[in-house]
Amino acid sequence: MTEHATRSPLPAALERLRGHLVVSVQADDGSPLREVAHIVALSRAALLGGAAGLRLRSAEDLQAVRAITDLPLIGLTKQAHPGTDVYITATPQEVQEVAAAGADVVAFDGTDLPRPYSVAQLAAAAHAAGALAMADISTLAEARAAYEAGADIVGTTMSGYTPHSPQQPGPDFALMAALTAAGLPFIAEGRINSPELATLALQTGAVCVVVGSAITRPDHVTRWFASALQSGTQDA
Ligand SMILES: CC(=O)N[C@H](C=O)[C@@H](O)[C@H](O)[C@H](O)COP(=O)(O)O
Repeated sequence: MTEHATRSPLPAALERLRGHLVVSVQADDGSPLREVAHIVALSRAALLGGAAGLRLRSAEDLQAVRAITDLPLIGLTKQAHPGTDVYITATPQEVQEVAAAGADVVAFDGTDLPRPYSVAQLAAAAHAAGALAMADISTLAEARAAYEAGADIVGTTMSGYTPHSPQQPGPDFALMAALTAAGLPFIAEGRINSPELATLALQTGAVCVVVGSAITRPDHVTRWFASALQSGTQDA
């Protein structure tokens, strides 16, 4: 157990999420839902359904959704930067923009990928802007390093999306178990595509569970069904 594991209780905005569902409301570039009005409508639907918080991907979206709820918002940017594969809130300026737009928690890349700014710099930028710092990691070692660097919480978000993490169709339950064993508070996130998987993720010891695609990306969900029928036809 590290000294960070004893940081308790969690900051208030994270305590409010304990045991609950956070819905990630993000539309990818090119999606017919990539307009602020659609993001607000999807957010309203998630809140009606019982989401305890939301995860949103731009200052514009955050500002619009902040106007309709006081629940905790996790904010990020998604932007390509030359010379790095890091795309989730890669710079202190982006951290600042996300916090200023109303995020209680700023999520940023917390992986070992070559990066323009360190995790420590991004966490410090979040704190300077009055927000909490969430490091999106892909391994236990990255989680430990992110806590050392000042993150308030880590998320399993990036497991499966770095070359050095396991590539698998489902959630990374092994990573979740390892984080719990190490005493590191974490948010379970990534490919949690059913209520059963969400329940299992919480049971590993997660503070809360983030679900995105299965709730807010109907194009992805449609593809899951269409592909299943297609393979069924081929198998027949
Ligand atoms: C890897 C990456 O860029 N993840 C992004 C992080 O914000 C989102 O595209 C995901 O939708 C989110 O993590 C929730 O995951 P899922 O959609 O699988 O429930």
